[in-house]
Parts: sequence; structure tokens; C-alpha cells
Amino acid sequence: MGEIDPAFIQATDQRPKLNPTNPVADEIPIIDLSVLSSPDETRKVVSEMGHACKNWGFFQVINHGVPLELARKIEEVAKTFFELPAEEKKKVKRDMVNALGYHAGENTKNVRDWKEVFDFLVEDETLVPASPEPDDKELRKLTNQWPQYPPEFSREVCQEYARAVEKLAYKLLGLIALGLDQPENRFNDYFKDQQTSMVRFNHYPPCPFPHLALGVGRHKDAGALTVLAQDDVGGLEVKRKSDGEWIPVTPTPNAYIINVGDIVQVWSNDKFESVEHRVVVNSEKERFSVPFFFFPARHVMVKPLEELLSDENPAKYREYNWGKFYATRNRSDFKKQEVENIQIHHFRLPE
Ligand SMILES: O=C(O)CCC(=O)C(=O)O
Ligand SMILES: [Fe+2]
Repeated sequence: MGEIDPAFIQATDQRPKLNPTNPVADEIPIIDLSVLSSPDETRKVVSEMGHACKNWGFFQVINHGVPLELARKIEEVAKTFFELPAEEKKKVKRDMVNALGYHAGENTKNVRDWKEVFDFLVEDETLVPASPEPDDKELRKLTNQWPQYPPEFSREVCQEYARAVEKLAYKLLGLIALGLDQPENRFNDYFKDQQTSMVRFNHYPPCPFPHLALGVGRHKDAGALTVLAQDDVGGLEVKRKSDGEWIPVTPTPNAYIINVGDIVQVWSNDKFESVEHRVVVNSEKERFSVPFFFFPARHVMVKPLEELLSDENPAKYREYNWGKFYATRNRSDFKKQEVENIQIHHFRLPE
């Protein structure tokens, strides 16, 4: 079996229970979006989604409108990419200047993830702050990097897929807005004029040390929401709010897993919660997943919605700039940092 590189070893209290003695029923709600044409049904969906966002921070959607054929094609494109020889993948490697492309050694909470990734922006050539420093006004252009080879790697399929999940993400964000008693388009402007959203291909190779390492360590997603496709292998676990147990999200064919990100948590002033999740790996099977991270434009100042605030519900966060938050995250993903990554709780106001 050989030795594991210590960079991958999780602290004892973070290691997964691989064979839970009490297998849990799958409790993450599944919501059917096929009924949205009728106002009564829409109200029902809004309410189901509101409950899920409050109690789980996670749900799955079926009949979501993303063409199945396209979802299948994107999975093929992702697989094709990761099958390339390492030197080909390295030709589109992400670096200190450009955060897009291939990356094999991401750290989550300063432990290395057992995975490799490929990232691309929904809107190519998006501007973001050049540095996390608050006074530095310089901007930097992020540019997609596409492999030249093989011919089956289709940039067109990637772009078409990004547009299709983006459409679903807007739909879901509208339903979340309705769940906060706001107009359906309440959040849309934050994504106009250079949203920083991206699609990621995740590949988790089989791991001989699944009891020591994780595919992705526990974390919360920083954006507004995430629309995740997973294959049939399984491995994603969500921290159940009621008791802190790690609950596996059983793959549901043709469903998307949706989770509330930190930004929706702040907008909703904690009504909806961004919940920790992680990915467990296994010694036999590789696993693929494709998250779409719905990120606003760099200039957006994130803060609780004024419309929700009152004497009884005062703002729980001071505002922060999304672009600077993003720049800080991208820097700290890169190098093992001695300090904790930037988090929304750093902006929390005292009660
Ligand atoms: O692969 C998965 O199921 C989830 C990955 C994830 O949480 C992420 O990339 O943020
Ligand atoms: Fe995540």
C-alpha cells in the first residue's frame, strides 16, 4: 500500500467513519421542479425549499430543466480531460496570476484534498481585484484556459452546459427570494455585469487511505448557491444541523444537489444557512462531480437585505466586498497558510 504523504492526513477528529454502524436514511429533501407552471404549486415548492434551506442548507432537485443529454456530455468531457497525461493537464495549470484551469493540490483547511480539479468561468475574461489588500484598487483579468487536446474535449459543450446550469441557478435564486418574501428577481442584478461564477470538474481518484484522507475537507461554499452534479459513486456528506452528524447524500439519478452558500446566509440574515459538507473517498472507485458555483460580480457589497431588518431582526453581519473576499480565498487556496481562511463569521456583528 505504501506510505501516505502526510499532507493528506486529516486530524483525528476530522477522519471519516467509513462503515457507520447505523446507516442513516437519506433525509435531504428532494424537490420536484416540474410543477412550477401553476401558482399554487409554485407556492408549495417555495415553502419546501424554504424549509430545506433552513433545516438542512441542502436539497436535491429533479425535473430541473437542464437537458439530460447535455449533463451526460459534460460528464464525458470531464472524464476525457482527467484521462490526459499529467504533462498535458499541466499545460493548463492554474497559477498565482490565473486561478482558472487545472489544479491537483488544493488545500481545504490546510490539509490537502485527495482530488484534482479543472475550473472555468461562465463569463470568460472577468475582472477581479488583483489582491486582497483593501486599498489596492488594481484589477486583474481572469481568463479561461482550454486544453488543445484531445479533440473530444469540447469547449462548446462546457459553455453550453454553463449557460444551462446558470439558468437553473437563477430559477432557484428566484424561488429563494420568494421564500424570503421578496420579489423573484430581487438578487438578479448582483450577477449582471461580470458575475464571477464558475464550473468545476472534480475528480477523486481511488484512495488507498480512505480512513485518513478526504476528497474535500469540511467546508462551506462561499458563493450564493451551488448546483452540483454527482455520479453514482457517492461520497458527499452533509453536516446535519440537528445533531452535527455527517449524513451521506445518496446519488439520485438525474438530480442536482443544491446548497445554500455563505452569501445567501448573509442576505437572509441567517434565516437560511450555509452548511458544512465534505467528500469521503474510497479505495476502489474513482468519482466525478461537477459543481457550478453561482458567484456575484466583484463590485457587489454583501450584506443582510434591508427589507428583512427590524428592531427584532437587526443585521447580523457588516457588509463585505465580494471581489476582495474572492481574492483572499484564491490566495489562501494556493499556499498552506498558517491562519484560518477568510469566512463570513469574520464579518459577524456582536449581538
Ligand atoms: O464533489 C462533491 O460532491 C462536492 C464538492 C464540493 O463540495 C466543492 O467542490 O465545493
Ligand atoms: Fe462545496
